[in-house]
Amino acid sequence: MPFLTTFFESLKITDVFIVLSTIIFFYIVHFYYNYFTRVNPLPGPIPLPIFGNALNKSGDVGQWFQKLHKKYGDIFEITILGTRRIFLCRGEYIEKMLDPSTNTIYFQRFPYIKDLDDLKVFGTGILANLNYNSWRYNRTFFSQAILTPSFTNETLNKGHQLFYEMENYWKEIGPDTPIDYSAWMHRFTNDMIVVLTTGERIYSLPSYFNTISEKKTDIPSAPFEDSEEFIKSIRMFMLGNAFIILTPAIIRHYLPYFRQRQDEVFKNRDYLFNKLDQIIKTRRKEIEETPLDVPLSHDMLTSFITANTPRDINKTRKAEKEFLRPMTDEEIRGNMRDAIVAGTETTANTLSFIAYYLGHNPEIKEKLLQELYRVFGDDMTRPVTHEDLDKLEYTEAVIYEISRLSPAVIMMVRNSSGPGEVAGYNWPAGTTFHIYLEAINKNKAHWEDPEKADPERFLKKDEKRHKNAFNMWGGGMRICPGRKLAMIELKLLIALVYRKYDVELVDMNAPLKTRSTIINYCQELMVKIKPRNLSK
Ligand code: HEM
Repeated sequence: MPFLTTFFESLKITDVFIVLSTIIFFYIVHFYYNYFTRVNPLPGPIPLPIFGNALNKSGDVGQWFQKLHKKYGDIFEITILGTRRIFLCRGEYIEKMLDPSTNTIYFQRFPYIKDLDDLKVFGTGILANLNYNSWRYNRTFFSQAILTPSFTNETLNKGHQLFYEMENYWKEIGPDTPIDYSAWMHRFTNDMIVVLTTGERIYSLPSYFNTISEKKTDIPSAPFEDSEEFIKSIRMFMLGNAFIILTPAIIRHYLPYFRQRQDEVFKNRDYLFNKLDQIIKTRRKEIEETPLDVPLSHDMLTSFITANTPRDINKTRKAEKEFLRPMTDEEIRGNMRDAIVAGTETTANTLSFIAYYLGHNPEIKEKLLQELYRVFGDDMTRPVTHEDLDKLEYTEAVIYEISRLSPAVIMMVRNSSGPGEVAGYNWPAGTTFHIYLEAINKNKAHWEDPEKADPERFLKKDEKRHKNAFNMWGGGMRICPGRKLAMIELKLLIALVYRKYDVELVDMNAPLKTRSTIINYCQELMVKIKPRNLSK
């Protein structure tokens, strides 16, 4: 193309500058024309082209959202990654999104993002699966695996075993040495969810003990490095997803620092997937080699591998034809990944927040201890049964109340697949809504004295409040499938710890140290764990 070559050669640097400036000028005019003529304009900070409101954020995302809610009210908007996001902060606004009907237009969590598809987040597993049929298939087997009595019994068994192990480490450290309760809760829930999901033990508890104590456990060191890598990769997978959702593609692809971070996210995906694939392969072989008259274990992985095969460990069978096929390794990997990702931080942070609030609310702690005494008497060591857990009504109310004040999941996202009315406005298909749980949970329209910790709210039978004033587990088709498991884990650990120990906060004046994305992470909670004399 000699003509084009001559044309470009004849261009001066000032010409290039003028052309670029004109393009940028028109882009900005176009951007703000769209912004100021958008449907249903809502209050919110004015976005910048490309960055949207990302640069408005100062400090922690969760604190930024709280400030926005305070400033703009119960419905406001921001723009991130070119996507307009509508924040809903009242129970009335979210009713349609939590409707369990299969005709809902609020099935999807996120709009399609190519890089998340490449990360195999969409189309596999449950959490971010955009494909309804694939999600339904996976969710059916996920729920089947997690809800059987043998699985819930296994949850109690493993919970006890891991608690006794953790308790021994605490004894080694001693009652007068401060420990980071939040780090221990993360290790506990990590070991717990991995063993329940895969049937394999990772050693994050002993590995953590070895890093903070001069004494060492006598388990050989090899699995520790492996465990640490595995834990890091799960966390990185979650943070990597958030990075991709929140950073514009043009920046991720072309700015070297961001490009490198994106490459690391993909490298981590390969590590995590290889690791899970190896675990699946090994278990398939073990199952093949197990004689027919020897029972198989009741972890999720065995349930997934045997589903719809002659060795199916689940008695229930779905009648629908499309469910009557075994799961592929890729499907199993997606489900295991989601169980581990969704089941670790949520439970660990809830346990940490409970310890913080109990430390600051002695009258609530006293009532909780009285309930434990009613159920266990002076016996601080007997195993906790399902019947005991059913009796722990006040403990359950404490879990709800503290999750209301400090939820582990601060918001849920829905992307509409059709036009619909929300909060009195008609919205086009493809609108992204953020159900801002943290704001709803403390909205004065729903709660009297919302900042006050008062578990009795969840015990009063005649308490009249909006049905969506509190949603610990979300709702509708996407409601948390791990809620029963989580509740067993939470109540069990509270009972095991508090019936025997005092969890003393080291610094009563220290604020709760958190950092938020969609999840609210407890970053540190320094406590001393002291044996308690239980005589009431
Ligand atoms: C305290 C602990 C937990 C809390 C507070 C929690 C909360 C939630 C919330 C709010 C959602 C979103 C629901 C929605 O969008 O409507 C969710 C989804 C989910 N949770 Fe949990 N969860 C917890 C523990 C667990 C555990 C232990 C597991 C698994 C073993 C789990 C697995 C999942 C999965 C797979 C989803 C996605 C469901 C779907 O998209 O269909 N969660 N959880």
